[in-house]
Amino acid sequence: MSVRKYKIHVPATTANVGPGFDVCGIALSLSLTLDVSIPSDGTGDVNPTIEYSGLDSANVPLSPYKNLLTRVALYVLRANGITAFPRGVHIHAHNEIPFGRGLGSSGAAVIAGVLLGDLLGGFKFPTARLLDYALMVERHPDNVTAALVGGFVGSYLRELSEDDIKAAAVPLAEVLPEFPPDAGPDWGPNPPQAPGGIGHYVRFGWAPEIKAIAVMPRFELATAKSRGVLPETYSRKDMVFNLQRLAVLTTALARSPPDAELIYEAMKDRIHQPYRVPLIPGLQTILSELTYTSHPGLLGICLSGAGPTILALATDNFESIAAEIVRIFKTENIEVDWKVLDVDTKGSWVEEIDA
Ligand SMILES: Nc1ncnc2c1ncn2[C@@H]1O[C@H](COP(=O)(O)OP(=O)(O)OP(=O)(O)O)[C@@H](O)[C@H]1O
Ligand SMILES: N[C@@H](CCO)C(=O)O
Repeated sequence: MSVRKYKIHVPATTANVGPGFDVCGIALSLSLTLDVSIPSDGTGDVNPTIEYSGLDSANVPLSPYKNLLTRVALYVLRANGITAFPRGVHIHAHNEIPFGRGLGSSGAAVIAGVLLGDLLGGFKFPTARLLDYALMVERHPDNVTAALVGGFVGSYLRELSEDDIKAAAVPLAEVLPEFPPDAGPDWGPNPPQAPGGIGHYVRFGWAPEIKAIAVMPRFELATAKSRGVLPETYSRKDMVFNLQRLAVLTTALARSPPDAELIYEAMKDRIHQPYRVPLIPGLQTILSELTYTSHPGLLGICLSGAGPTILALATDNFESIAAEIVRIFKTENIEVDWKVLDVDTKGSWVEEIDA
């Protein structure tokens, strides 16, 4: 039996980068990779088989109707009139991105699922269309855009026409329905098609000497919970505070050599971090005690995505910066892991593997 084999590679991401709440994302050098095999002769099980290795894989559902990767892939297929997976598909997912830590694990899974659906359906969608499908699932663009295109990215959601607003506002439950235990091919109605051109982005420059220190507490904080503590409205003062910093930050991080004083202040935020402090013991102390003067080499420090990971951008002294963050978390009895990561400039890719 001949089998076509593919590799799908998606990077981790950090979102917000201080003042850019729901706007900015950076792709980082951890990844989710899928090895996908598809029999050419259309034989095999009607349902894909899934296996995992790597981080946090013990409790991932392996039913293709429960697993996030395959549910997203099935959404892309069904939105385009294909009601079932091709027969005999096998997926091996290898994960380096810790779940629920603010390093874009769900965004990576959504992008991997969209690329999987595109591959299985043979659609060959352009990047902008892949992003539409991802945005129908994860409705803030920062993680998924950076994971798809790589680098340091800013994105916005287009103001949609009335019909498109309706289409884009369908409940997530219709995009990714709760498949019943006995679900199989042809279950349920087809989901809504994604409106075109929902998300738009630009890639900023990045000074090559800047690396990302990720200090990852060993507890999960669901993004939904961390968004749940944010207010609906903000004062003009706080909005202006963030806008001023964001405008400076996007260019400052591209300048070589980086200006630590400029970047440190430009990475401050008043829109999400202050509200998330109660969910992440030690966050307030970390944000106020580590500065570019107390720790030479440090450029700026913020919460990574929805937390609880701390992101420190730095050019030097990575170990001593990480050690201080580790120490502060320890005073709160929080164990952590830490890594120095590079910025991934390639983004997601799919490659056919020679048999
Ligand atoms: N590779 C994967 N396969 C299947 N499910 C996954 C995968 N990666 C993440 N998930 C699901 O997404 C959940 C984590 O999503 P969540 O949005 O809470 O955190 P995150 O994406 O890691 O953080 P953030 O969005 O702040 O960067 C996991 O608990 C799991 O249910
Ligand atoms: N911008 C998002 C990123 C997390 O996915 C947030 O901070 O909630």
